[in-house]
Amino acid sequence: MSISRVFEMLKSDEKKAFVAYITAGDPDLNTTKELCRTLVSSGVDIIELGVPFSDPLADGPTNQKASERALASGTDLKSILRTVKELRDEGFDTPIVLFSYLNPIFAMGFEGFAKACRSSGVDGALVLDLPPEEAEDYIEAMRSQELDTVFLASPTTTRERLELINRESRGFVYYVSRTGVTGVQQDVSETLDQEIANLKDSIKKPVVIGFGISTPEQAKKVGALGEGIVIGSAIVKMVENYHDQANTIDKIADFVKGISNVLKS
Ligand SMILES: O=P(O)(O)OC[C@@H](O)[C@@H](O)c1c[nH]c2ccccc12
Repeated sequence: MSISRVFEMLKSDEKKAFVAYITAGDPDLNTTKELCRTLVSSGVDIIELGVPFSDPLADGPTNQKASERALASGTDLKSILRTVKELRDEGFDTPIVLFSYLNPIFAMGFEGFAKACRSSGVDGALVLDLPPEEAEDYIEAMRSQELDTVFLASPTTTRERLELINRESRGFVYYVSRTGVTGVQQDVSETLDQEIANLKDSIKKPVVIGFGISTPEQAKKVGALGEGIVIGSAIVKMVENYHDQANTIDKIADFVKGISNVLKS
């Protein structure tokens, strides 16, 4: 199913999207497949699959450690694309967006990357350190394979940039609700309502909001403001225990169901 179809369906049911982030290959790619199935059967609508990178500047400690574990198991962009293909071959239909720093994609070449995404069943990508101003060649390659290009907006994004982000984004726009790095936080920003109201003057595509969400209460509050929410670190933190705890998968399933309930009620 396409990303835009997911948002259409949720909109007509007055429900919000649950986007979940995990790092591909953490702790190995077989587990990534198992996690993808668990996330979806527990209520996740879109999967963000992180491409591990040695120098993940925008990521907090939890996601950084996940990247290290994934790299230690030999994960790279090619093996991630193969894994997505395997999921597709078994009938896994949920949209998958690759989250990557520019380096591994640039190394493959934009055209090669876009073609490989298309043939493996990836729906789109967010290149974390490629702002839309510098993304012309990337965007062209992605468009030619009918892949979605997701871009980030943040509290400090100017109006002019928001217009560009709105124009060049496909699928959705990702609003990071605070500056800094990824990671769980205590409270939702008090100014978030107003920020999203301003954002919506420029952004006419679905907006998903992430950074710091880890409880159903936060998910409900933030979910009400946009078209969906993203949870990363809170899930990745549970994946940390994968090898040491027999019931990690069940714990993740319970957590995800608890969040999904408030977005779908
Ligand atoms: O971890 P959090 O605070 O729940 O936020 C989601 C985040 O992890 C995920 O979307 C993400 C992973 N790496 C990123 C880098 C930049 C922006 C976002 C991300």
